[in-house]
Amino acid sequence: MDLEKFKGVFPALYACYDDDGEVSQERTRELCYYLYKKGVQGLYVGGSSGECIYQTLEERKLTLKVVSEALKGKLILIAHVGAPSTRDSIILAKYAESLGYDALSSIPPIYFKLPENSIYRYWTEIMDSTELPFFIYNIPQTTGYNLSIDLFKKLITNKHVKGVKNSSMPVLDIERFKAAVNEDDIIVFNGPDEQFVAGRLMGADSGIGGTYGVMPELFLKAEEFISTGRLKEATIIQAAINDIIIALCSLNGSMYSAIKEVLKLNGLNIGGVRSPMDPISGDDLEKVKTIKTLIDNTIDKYKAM
Ligand SMILES: CC(=O)N[C@@H]([C@@H](O)[C@H](O)[C@H](O)CO)[C@@H](O)CC(=O)C(=O)O
Repeated sequence: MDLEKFKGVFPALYACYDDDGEVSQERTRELCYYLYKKGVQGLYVGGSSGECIYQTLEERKLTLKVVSEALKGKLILIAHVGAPSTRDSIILAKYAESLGYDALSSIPPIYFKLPENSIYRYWTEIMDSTELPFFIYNIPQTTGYNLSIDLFKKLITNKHVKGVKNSSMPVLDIERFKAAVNEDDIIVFNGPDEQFVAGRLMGADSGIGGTYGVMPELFLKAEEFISTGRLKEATIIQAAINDIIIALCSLNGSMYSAIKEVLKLNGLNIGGVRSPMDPISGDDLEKVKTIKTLIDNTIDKYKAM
């Protein structure tokens, strides 16, 4: 299978709501076109940034449908289908396949701390339910399970597994997943945006990230610096990106509330976040303006480089 199409910058799509907090088809489409015009390679739909954990099956299906109608054939689309039960994950996987998604991905089982044999069976049953390639989503800080090399080696023998979306913090994990197989046979996506450059240098082929959507220009530029060997510039732009991420995470509310407020200031209203995540309020709304200015100035600074 040609894995080239999975290389590049893949924003994790944000959940888009109307003013009543319901999933908005119109706003989802607007966000899709906004990111498409920025020149990203693809989208990761319905993951953490898609607030999958706060949405019903029907809402998640609706988002999958709207995104594929807007961008199928234009961008590479990866559907995150992980859900609390294997049954629901398979429903989403089959639905994504019917919509023409390019690949699937899933977190491990959540809530109960299950043994690796159950985690193996969960992922295997999802990936065997369709003909699509599958990327394991390793995000121990939210799921409590860190993909072991042993389980990875077992999973990779399944023809559907084409790599890992790795959001664990040690970049060493990226190198270890690559070293466990023939490195050209899999794609590893870097997950922590604060380490995009480090992840790429340790062997990640691509990136999927929750902050790409609010500053795609900067991640595309970082990718350009890496792929053209301009490593000094790559580390400098990573530091500038990190200043922005730290600012986005410093407000009372969630990082996603802050991102959505910045996008609003950019003229793109995709609504708020779902409770229990808090909206941005009070003095923090002023701080969002400062963050927007920081993002704009950083984009301007690196545009011409
Ligand atoms: C723990 C976490 O949420 N990690 C994010 C990062 O992109 C993260 O938002 C970023 O590094 C800022 O901390 C992604 O890996 C999540 C992601 O891609 C998704 O939305 O599925």
